[in-house]
Amino acid sequence: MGDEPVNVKEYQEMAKQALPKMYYDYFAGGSEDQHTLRENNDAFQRIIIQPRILVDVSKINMSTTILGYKTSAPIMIAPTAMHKLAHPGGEILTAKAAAACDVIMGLSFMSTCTIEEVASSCNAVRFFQLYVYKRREISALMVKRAEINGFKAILLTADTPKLGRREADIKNKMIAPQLKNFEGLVSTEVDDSEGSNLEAFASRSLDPSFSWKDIAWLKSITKLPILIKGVLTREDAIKAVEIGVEGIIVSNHGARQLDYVPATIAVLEEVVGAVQGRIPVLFDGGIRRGTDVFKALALGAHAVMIGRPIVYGLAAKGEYGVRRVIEMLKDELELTMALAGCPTLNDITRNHVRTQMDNHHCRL
Ligand SMILES: Cc1cc2nc3c(=O)[nH]c(=O)nc-3n(C[C@H](O)[C@H](O)[C@H](O)COP(=O)(O)O)c2cc1C
Ligand SMILES: CCCCC(=O)C(=O)O
Repeated sequence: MGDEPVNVKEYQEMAKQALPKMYYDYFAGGSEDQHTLRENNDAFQRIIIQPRILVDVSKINMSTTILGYKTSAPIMIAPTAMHKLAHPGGEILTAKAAAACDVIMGLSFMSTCTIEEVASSCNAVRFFQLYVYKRREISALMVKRAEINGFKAILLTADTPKLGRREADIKNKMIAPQLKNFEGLVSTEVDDSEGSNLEAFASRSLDPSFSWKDIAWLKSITKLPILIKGVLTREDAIKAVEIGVEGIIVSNHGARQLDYVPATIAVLEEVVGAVQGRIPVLFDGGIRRGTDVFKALALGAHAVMIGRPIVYGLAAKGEYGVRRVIEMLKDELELTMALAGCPTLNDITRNHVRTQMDNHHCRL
């Protein structure tokens, strides 16, 4: 069977073969010039690992907790929208793969399976990603439903007051399906022959006035811990700590929002430095290898989230594909830890990587 991918990148190729162009472009694409999309990957390649030798690595332990919830590895599924466009089984299959691999799943506010369907499909630990709509009562209702259905945290996406300009979707006249979660509440079907229907829907629905002061509103409607997703600067990291959320996620939305923002791995250390261990810092953007996970951990991330590769696994091979993507990343991380002389996650330190900043100070 020559078609069994040996790494995550090969799943992208399989997904491309499997999907209609409109959907593949939606999943794979970034915004405008896609500068940040390339940077999210390229910046990882500029970081070098500095291994230690002659360490007993006969046992490698990757397990940890995120907000107190056990996970087999510091790897989570990032919330990505509309999994039924990748596979008819949708987010239910993704959740089952998360449960099988014992990792935590982020469910998108824009999921195609309902909150209840995903919750009842398996016992994966799940966090719920939130967008705030102009009709705020709809967002509040979704938070309530997530809470009732056993989701453990809210991931508040803060980098999307408006949708980034994704030119492939505009050209393809990307069609967003009706989302069952919102049935009877809001139509996600927009008849806009001019361009991306998702963009048209987003500009009608998302509340661009939502700001720091409104975090108090979110806290008032839920007891769940809140993580702010989309932090890219020291300033915003400090604000997040001060406002009293339980965590932050360094993310540029997979380079789908503002183009020419830095690669997330390039700002991780700055954010971690500002937070000073007061709350956990999660990370996403461009992780395609176990070595990438290792680099993010060395630069201070508590755990990482995986976006597109999960969708590619789903598109190529359904639940099995998602499982394989997670397993491959876990296996690669385990091997990286062994070869770098780090039997536990705590053994991974800043000195295990060298960035271009470090090179700048190097005299050679
Ligand atoms: C197809 C797609 C859909 C996404 N949908 C959402 C979403 O609904 N909510 C959200 O907060 N982030 C969304 N994201 C961003 C991811 O949560 C994550 O930040 C990003 O994909 C990480 O980068 P990676 O794809 O390089 O791993 C989406 C990303 C992609 C690729
Ligand atoms: C209205 C948001 C659409 C989903 C999303 O976040 C994405 O496509 O990146």
